[in-house]
Amino acid sequence: MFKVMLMKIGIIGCGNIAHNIAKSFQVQAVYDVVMSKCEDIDANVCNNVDELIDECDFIVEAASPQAVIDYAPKIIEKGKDMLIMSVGGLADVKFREKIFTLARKNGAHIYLPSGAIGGIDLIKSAKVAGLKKVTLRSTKNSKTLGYDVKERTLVFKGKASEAIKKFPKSVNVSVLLSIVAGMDIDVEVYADPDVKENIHEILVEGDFGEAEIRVRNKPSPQNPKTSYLAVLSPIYLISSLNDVIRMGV
Ligand SMILES: NC(=O)C1=CN([C@@H]2O[C@H](COP(=O)(O)OP(=O)(O)OC[C@H]3O[C@@H](n4cnc5c(N)ncnc54)[C@H](O)[C@@H]3O)[C@@H](O)[C@H]2O)C=CC1
Ligand SMILES: O=C([O-])CC(=O)C(=O)O
Repeated sequence: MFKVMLMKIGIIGCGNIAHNIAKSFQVQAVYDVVMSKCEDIDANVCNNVDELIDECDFIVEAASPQAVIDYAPKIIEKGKDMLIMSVGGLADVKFREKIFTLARKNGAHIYLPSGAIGGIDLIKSAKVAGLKKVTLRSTKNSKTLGYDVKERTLVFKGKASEAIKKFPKSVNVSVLLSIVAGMDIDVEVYADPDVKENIHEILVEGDFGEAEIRVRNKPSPQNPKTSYLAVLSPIYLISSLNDVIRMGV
């Protein structure tokens, strides 16, 4: 357990990520559409999101892209800080701009963790000189993705804004990359019956040169769709909120 922070943390969605965050931090309140999912977390169980917003000042979304669409406006309108795991909920540019504008107006902070990937720092620096192309190539076990295939198969090729509609629980990282890069990035999704890991390859081209970042993630034991790194990322982010020293960009 990290040292108790002064802020009151609330979590929306009491699955894999939430349970791991609750092992690391004192949590004030939780909410899940399936109330029984909250039972073994030591926190007040709310009947709805409004109760949770009133009780907490730092709200973690660990539910689904739709939950971001449904709840983010009222969280940000109340000036509460929000950590968003389901970044795919921000795929629509108009909605995203609305949320970011609300945050600026109401003094709320929005945190989008690196989740299951690396290289966000590199893309931010590279963007200063100009980016030409960013591609995400994701490979997951075919059963995890819902496919019955005999060999590695390309099941999606297109833009991130379309990929997230097809795989709302599997390519949130593509929308994060799009937001950071400032372009609707190219995405390829492969279903592979022989692979156990969630593999993300990020290819970046720009005036800085070229980068290839390959992350071979272990799935989280409680939810193979979600990489273990995506569980660790928000835990690190929350633990570093009050840091005085910044490392990386
Ligand atoms: N940014 C990233 O790198 C990653 C993001 N994610 C996102 O994080 C989410 C959570 O991941 P896990 O904890 O592994 O999933 P999980 O499936 O273990 O838990 C999700 C929980 O949210 C609840 N839920 C769903 N919709 C809800 C709603 N509208 N309101 C309240 N509760 C709701 C479900 O009942 C479930 O208990 C994923 O669905 C995905 O959207 C997941 C992996 C990586
Ligand atoms: O955990 C992962 O490998 C990535 C993921 O599910 C997502 O971005 O939605």
